[in-house]
Amino acid sequence: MSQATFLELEQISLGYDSRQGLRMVVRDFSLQLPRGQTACLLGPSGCGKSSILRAIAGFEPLRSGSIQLNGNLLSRQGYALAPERRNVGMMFQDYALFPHLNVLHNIGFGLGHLGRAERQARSLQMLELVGLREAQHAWPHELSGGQQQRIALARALAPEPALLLLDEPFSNLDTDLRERLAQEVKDILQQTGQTAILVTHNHREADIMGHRIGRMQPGQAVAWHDSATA
Ligand SMILES: Nc1ncnc2c1ncn2[C@@H]1O[C@H](COP(=O)(O)OP(=O)(O)OP(=O)(O)O)[C@@H](O)[C@H]1O
Repeated sequence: MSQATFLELEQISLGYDSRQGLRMVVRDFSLQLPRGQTACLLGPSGCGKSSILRAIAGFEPLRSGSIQLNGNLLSRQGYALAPERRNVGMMFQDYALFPHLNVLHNIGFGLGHLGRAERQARSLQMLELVGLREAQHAWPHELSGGQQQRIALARALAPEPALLLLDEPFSNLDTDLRERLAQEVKDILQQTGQTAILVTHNHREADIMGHRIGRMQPGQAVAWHDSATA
């Protein structure tokens, strides 16, 4: 039975202007993802994975095609909804926590629309979710790499984004930890019903986290298949 599509990328193409003219890096890329599922994009360096995430976040214009999320048009050629209006969260490989804010304030950073008490309650709830409640007053530099990535995840999830983009979030961690963390993050996304896209070079990570896995090769159409494990 086919489930309703929540995120739809329909034949998107992306390119960069260079001195030689427009250089296309992604051609006719499509994805349909139901709510609550994770799609993993696997492929060699330079095939355009991060460019696709940036286009979904609203930082790259589409040369053709369209992006829709929950029935709303985010982008098509000549139109792009502003990034802050997309309800899309992001998490990257460099932990990107604010060094001058403690853990609780890092998580609450994107919750400026809430009152102080609500912001604190929501931040604590997120800390609980990632299993680090005891670290609420710590500074980022006092935490391990894995802990910092858990906090980055808590921060990305706190505003309840419709879609979470994960760009190689485990690649600075050693092999053991990255697989454990991938499993943990998958459980958290499942628990919260979060829809997500993960970009990775790592097949194990994709197998652990992806409901759908897309293999990309430069110049070739993406090959999607459903994961046997997720
Ligand atoms: N701002 C930019 N201006 C010009 N070219 C760019 C820009 N960003 C990316 N590119 C080029 O687009 C291509 C795709 O880059 P992208 O970062 O999307 O690939 P990727 O698959 O995510 O690679 P990696 O796995 O190394 O992160 C590369 O050839 C890159 O050099």
